[in-house]
Amino acid sequence: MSNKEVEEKVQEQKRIDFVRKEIDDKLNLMEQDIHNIGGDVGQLRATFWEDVTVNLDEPDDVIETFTSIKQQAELLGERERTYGQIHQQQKVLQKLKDSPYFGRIDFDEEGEGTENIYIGIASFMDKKNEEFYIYDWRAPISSVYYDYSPGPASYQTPGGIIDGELLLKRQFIIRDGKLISLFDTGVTIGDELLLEVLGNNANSMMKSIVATIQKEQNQIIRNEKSRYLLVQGVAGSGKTSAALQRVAYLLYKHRDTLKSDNIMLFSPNPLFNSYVSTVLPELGEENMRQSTFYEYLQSRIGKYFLVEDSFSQLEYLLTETDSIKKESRLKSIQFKSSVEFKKLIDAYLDELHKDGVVFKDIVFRNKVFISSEELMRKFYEMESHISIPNRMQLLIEWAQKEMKKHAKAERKQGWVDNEMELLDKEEYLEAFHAAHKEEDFDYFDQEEKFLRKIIVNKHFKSIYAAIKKLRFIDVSAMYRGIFDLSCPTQLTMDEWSRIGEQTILNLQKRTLSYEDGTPFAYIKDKLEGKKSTSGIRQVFIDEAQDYSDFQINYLKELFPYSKMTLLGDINQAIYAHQHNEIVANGDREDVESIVLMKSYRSTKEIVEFTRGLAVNGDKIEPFNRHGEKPNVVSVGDSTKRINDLLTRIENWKRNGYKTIAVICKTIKESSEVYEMLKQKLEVRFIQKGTTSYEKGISVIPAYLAKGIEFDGVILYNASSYQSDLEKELFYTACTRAMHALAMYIEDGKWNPYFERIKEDTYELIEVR
Ligand SMILES: Nc1ncnc2c1ncn2[C@@H]1O[C@H](COP(=O)(O)OP(=O)(O)OP(=O)(O)O)[C@@H](O)[C@H]1O
Repeated sequence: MSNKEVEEKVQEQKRIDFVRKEIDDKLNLMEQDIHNIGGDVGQLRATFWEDVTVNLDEPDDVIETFTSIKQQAELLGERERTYGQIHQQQKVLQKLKDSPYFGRIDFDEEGEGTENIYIGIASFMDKKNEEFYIYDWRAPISSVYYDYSPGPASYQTPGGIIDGELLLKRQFIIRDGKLISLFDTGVTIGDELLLEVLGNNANSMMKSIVATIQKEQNQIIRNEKSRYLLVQGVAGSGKTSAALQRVAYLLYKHRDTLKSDNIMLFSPNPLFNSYVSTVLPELGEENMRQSTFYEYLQSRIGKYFLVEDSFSQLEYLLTETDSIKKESRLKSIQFKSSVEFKKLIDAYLDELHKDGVVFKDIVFRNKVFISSEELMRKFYEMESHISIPNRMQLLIEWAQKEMKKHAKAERKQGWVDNEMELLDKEEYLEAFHAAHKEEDFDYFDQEEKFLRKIIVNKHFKSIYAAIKKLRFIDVSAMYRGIFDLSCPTQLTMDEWSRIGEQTILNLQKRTLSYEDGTPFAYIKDKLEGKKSTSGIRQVFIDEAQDYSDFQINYLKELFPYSKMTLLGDINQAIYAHQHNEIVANGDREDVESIVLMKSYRSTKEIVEFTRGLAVNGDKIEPFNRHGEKPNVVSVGDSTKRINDLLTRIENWKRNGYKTIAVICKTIKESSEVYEMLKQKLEVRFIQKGTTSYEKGISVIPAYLAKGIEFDGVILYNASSYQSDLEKELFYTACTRAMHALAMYIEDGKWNPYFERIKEDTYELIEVR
């Protein structure tokens, strides 16, 4: 290190010490505030009822009481919110104290002179709120740090573009207030720093990339032009990372109007939720809402039908040996996932305005109280211009009134006599008090009257609830009805009738296959009225290539006022339906597309190996980080394979690898391998219900490894991937590896994709 560099380091450390001291002062002040507010909150809670006037004698008193409680609750709420905010700020300051900033730019603004801008995860100002000691990475000026190398530079502010010259771009690694290293960077954001970050071993949690965001990723993070932002990025190009940074950016930019609760991320599997869960808190933000599409679908369809999940659908296709059955299911999946099927349903729904809605009888104790015909008659008596969901609401009101009449009549029935004997003490007491309130002195009669009412009401409660939830609509019958329509042009008569038969069989068993889930939910929504997912303004869809056209269109209708960010990689499309229209051709006018070709996850050697499997693979740019060539191990039998695998894992562990995955093709294979390995090693079995990802050795089916990464990856049997459908699965599995990749093939049994992989990109090892 030169003298100048040493001097620079000393100066920077001095500034760090100074800023830390300021942070400490601020934290001390906050401590005092939090103490005071905490005291207020405690006091308000303790004396809540003393400070409100409760008087329920007269209607005016009730109103006064209500107002008094409301005021007191608002005061308490406001204090609690302030308390929460200060607490949150404290957490952010604690993080800043540990590592106040990661970057510095010296920006010479035209006509304004040079300013030294230090960039960290949040802003921090001097005591008078005049000078920024630290700029938030999301502030307009911070984009210069991500977008430019030294030279002319500009950035966008709400008031227009600011031009100037970037004189210096510096990066820091600061831990616990100590400056560990400092790099002055050139063309891209510190290849050196990036190399260091990427070379680390995988954690069980995704990391924030805030200090090393690349220019093209920054475009994704700050883009707000179009309603749909489509990111097509190769494996490991930072799609998920950029998406999470984007969430943090949007929360900052629209902090007065957008909260984490207004953002929804659709993730590929339950494991992924926990994998990404620490990124936003690391940046001082709260996590957005998260769900898999399947979970979302099931919540909309309700418990009445069991929907097959996407993984079971895939498992079926991977394991079915009867080719006729498999072919027929494939046809069904492809048709039911298409826009054509949605159009067919829309036409069918249109017809329902005039005729064809099917209802269920409203029944109690095997007696039909309101028949399906009556419901239908009432429904079609309403003006035809009223929408179907509005007519359903009117039908609820009517049906509830009718049921109230029936309830009254029911009180005289014999079954009520029997139930009276079984009433418990409280119910008797309730009836007793109610009877004694009446002016009538025939208490005994009154008591019995009330008891009967109580009993009937108790039983009818669930009927009223079911009516309110529109359980009297026979969605299943109407879904079935679609398959009575004439054969769509895309299918043969034979195919159409086979699809219909299978669907009806499932409906009878109250199950829906995955491909039926979306159309079924769509019809249900159209009949019942959309239960809008309240307040969602930004939707993120990760692994968007795995969504069918129908699903994407359904999501667009579900979130009509939201912007959407879709992140996908067509090379990892593992499901059987065709690519959705947005991902397949993002060149529509309301779609802005960004393509990421640089891969950061894997070593150069691994990218060289996998690029042959990808469309336009020759265009993938690996990051210049090196490791061993992938090992392809040809084994004679399974004992040899297990022995080699154990040695390999041992070596990797010795190398310091913290996360190692043995990836299998199916769940059955995974389970067998897990049973074998658990005798010899500490190993985890990741299944579709697994919700957390931990360090160590995991056995996992390929489709569940989507979106996550491991230091080392072993494909247990690369020979088993054979069909066209399985190529993407094979590619997905291989691209999970950060530092090392190995795979076994059964003695000379290559899979067909090796024809595309260059021989000099892997090392072939024979184990006999
Ligand atoms: N700018 C960056 N700085 C540091 N690390 C990065 C950067 N971009 C990506 N990475 C790292 O590269 C790896 C892959 O990133 P990520 O999972 O976001 O990619 P992806 O495109 O979603 O991958 P895939 O589609 O294959 O699941 C992660 O370890 C991430 O931390």
